Amino acid sequence: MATAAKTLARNFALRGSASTSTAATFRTTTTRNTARLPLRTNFRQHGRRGFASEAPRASGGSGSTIILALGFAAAAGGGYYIYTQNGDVKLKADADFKPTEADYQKVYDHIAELLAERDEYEDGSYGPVIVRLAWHASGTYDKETGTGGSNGATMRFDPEADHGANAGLKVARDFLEPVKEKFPWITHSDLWTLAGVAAIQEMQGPIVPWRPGRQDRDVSFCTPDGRLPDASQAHDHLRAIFYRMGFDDREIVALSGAHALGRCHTDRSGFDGPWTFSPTVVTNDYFQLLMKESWGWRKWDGPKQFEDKGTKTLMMLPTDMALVKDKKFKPWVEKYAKDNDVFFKDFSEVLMKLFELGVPFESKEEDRMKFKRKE
Ligand code: HEM
Repeated sequence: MATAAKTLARNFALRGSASTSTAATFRTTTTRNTARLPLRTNFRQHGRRGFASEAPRASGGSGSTIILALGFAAAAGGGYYIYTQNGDVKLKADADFKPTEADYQKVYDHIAELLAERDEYEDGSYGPVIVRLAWHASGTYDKETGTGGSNGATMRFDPEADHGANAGLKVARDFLEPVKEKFPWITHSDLWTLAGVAAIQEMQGPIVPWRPGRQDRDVSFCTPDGRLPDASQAHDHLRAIFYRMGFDDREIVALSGAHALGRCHTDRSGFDGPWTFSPTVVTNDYFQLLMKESWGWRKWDGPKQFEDKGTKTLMMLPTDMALVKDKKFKPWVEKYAKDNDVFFKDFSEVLMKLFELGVPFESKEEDRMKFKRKE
C-alpha cells in the first residue's frame, strides 16, 4: 500500500510533468483555489540560501533616506511631518493622527504585494519565515511575570536577535523594513504581528482577527534566552513552555500545525528539510502526515530528527513526534488530520491569542479587524 508521502510524491511528479490540467488543480500561493483536495503539492526544491549572523541594522539613515521616507509617509497619509533642528532632519509623528482600519488594511495590502512580488526566496515565498518571526516575537511571553510577548519587538536588539532560536529571522525583519518606512506610524511590534496575519492569509490560511496597540520597547525589555521551545525535547518540555504562555494541550497542537509551512535549515537550527510537500500553503497536511506516514530516525551527522520512510524527503522534529506519542496530544492531531475546517477555526483563534500575548490593549476585543485578502 502506498504511504501518504508516496502519494504526495506521486502528485508532485505529476505536477513536474507539467500537465496543465493537473497543474491547474494544485494550490499555490498566487492562485487561490478553495476546492479541497485530499493532498496538495506545490513543492519546489530550492538551493539553500545562507544567512549569516544576526546583527540588527543600525537605525537612522542618511538625509536622503529620511526625505524618501517622508515621501512614503506622505503618500501613505501617515500623519507625519518633517522638521530640522541644528541641521538634523527628523520625522515626527503627528500626535493627532489616528490610524483607522483602512490604514491598517493598506499596510496589509502592501505586505501582500511584496509577498507576491518577491518570489525569489526559497520555495517561492517569504511567508513561512515571516510567520516564524511573528511567533518568536510573541512566544517569549511569561504569564507569571507578564514579561515578553508581542509588545515591544525587542528582537530588534542584539541580545534577543542573537538567541539561538532566532537564527535566520533577520531575513524576515529586513523584508519588513521597507513596509515600516512606507508606514512610519506603525510600531514594529504591530507590524510584525500584522505581517504574520498577512502571511497566513496570503498562503491560503484562515482569516486571523488582529488589533493594533503594541508599543515598541527599548533594549532593557529583551527577554532572557531559553523561552522558546527546544525542538530536540519531548512532551513535558512542550507543556512547560506553552503552559508558561497560557496555552492548553489543544492549543499547543493547533499552533504546531504551522509546521505545514516552511522548512528547517542546517545553518539556522541545525535541522534540515520541510515537513510537507506544500510548504507555502496552509493546510492540515502536517497532521495527516503525522498520522498516516511511517517515520524513522534519519541517519546523518546532524541533530536527531525523523524522516518519512516513503520518500525520505520530509522531516519531523522530536517535538513534532511528541504530539503523536503523547496520549493527550494525539486525539487533537487525529481531529485536525480528519477535519481541515476544525483545524482552520482553531488555528485562527490560537494565532490571534498568540499574537496578543503581553499586550496591554486599550481597544476592546470587538475592535479586532479582519483584513481582506489581496484580490
Ligand atoms: C511546538 C514547538 C516548536 C518548535 C520546537 C519549533 C521549532 C522549529 C524549528 C527548529 C524550525 C526550523 C528553523 C530553521 O532552521 O529555519 C522551525 C521553523 C518554523 N516554525 Fe516552528 N517550532 C515550534 C512551534 C511553532 C509555532 C507555534 C509556529 C507558528 C505558529 C511555528 C512556525 C514555524 C515556521 C512557519 C517555520 C518555518 C520557517 C522557515 O521556513 O524559515 N513553529 N520551528
